[in-house]
Amino acid sequence: MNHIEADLDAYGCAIMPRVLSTETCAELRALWGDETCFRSRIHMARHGFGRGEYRYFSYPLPEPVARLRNELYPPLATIANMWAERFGQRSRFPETHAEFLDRCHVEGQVRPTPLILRYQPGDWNALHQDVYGPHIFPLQVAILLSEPQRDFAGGEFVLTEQRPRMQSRAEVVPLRQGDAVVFPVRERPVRGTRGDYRVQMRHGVSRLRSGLRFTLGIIFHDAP
Ligand SMILES: O=C(O)CCC(=O)C(=O)O
Ligand SMILES: [Fe+2]
Repeated sequence: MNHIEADLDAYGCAIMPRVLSTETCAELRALWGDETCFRSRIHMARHGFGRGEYRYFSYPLPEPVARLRNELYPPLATIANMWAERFGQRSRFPETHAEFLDRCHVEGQVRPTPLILRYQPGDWNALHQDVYGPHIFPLQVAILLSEPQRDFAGGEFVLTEQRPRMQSRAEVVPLRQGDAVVFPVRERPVRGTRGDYRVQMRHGVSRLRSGLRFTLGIIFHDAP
């Protein structure tokens, strides 16, 4: 996790190669048509979010999604706690995802947030932040379920950072099928000459030129 922390510090994102096998990527893509898996579907254009569709899983999550959410959480919580300290926050994140979810649930954030997104030619995802309520876990993960160049063209994962009194910087994250990108939900600390300051982050997806692109999004806080 050290390189993840270092990359997050320098660029705001880190790649974890091959967190899902080709077979599991195909299994998850195939869930798209299964009505029983999802609690809601969002047509992005209707909300001004871009163009394309995403579907939030219902509980219980499919096994690979539940496993990833549980396994990715503890090392990311270590980073989240270092950030909390750098931000001067008093509260800390618990060691396990189950404990963190309990905190969300007692506050009424009970609806699952892991989702699958599907992009067709011309679709795109506007720059945004996945904040759903007061309880926020500051890092999230997206996993590409399709293979660039073979399954689709265009559709690049884009991150932007906004530093105080500076112009925005964009980063395009080169992902292959099964790769995960770790990135801040809303902000990250950056070391300056007078201590840490907050950098605002947004993520989105550039226009799909051709083909079909699926992503699995893992957000650690639940939604109200
Ligand atoms: O499709 C993508 O790569 C972006 C997904 C996204 O916005 C998310 O996982 O929160
Ligand atoms: Fe998102």
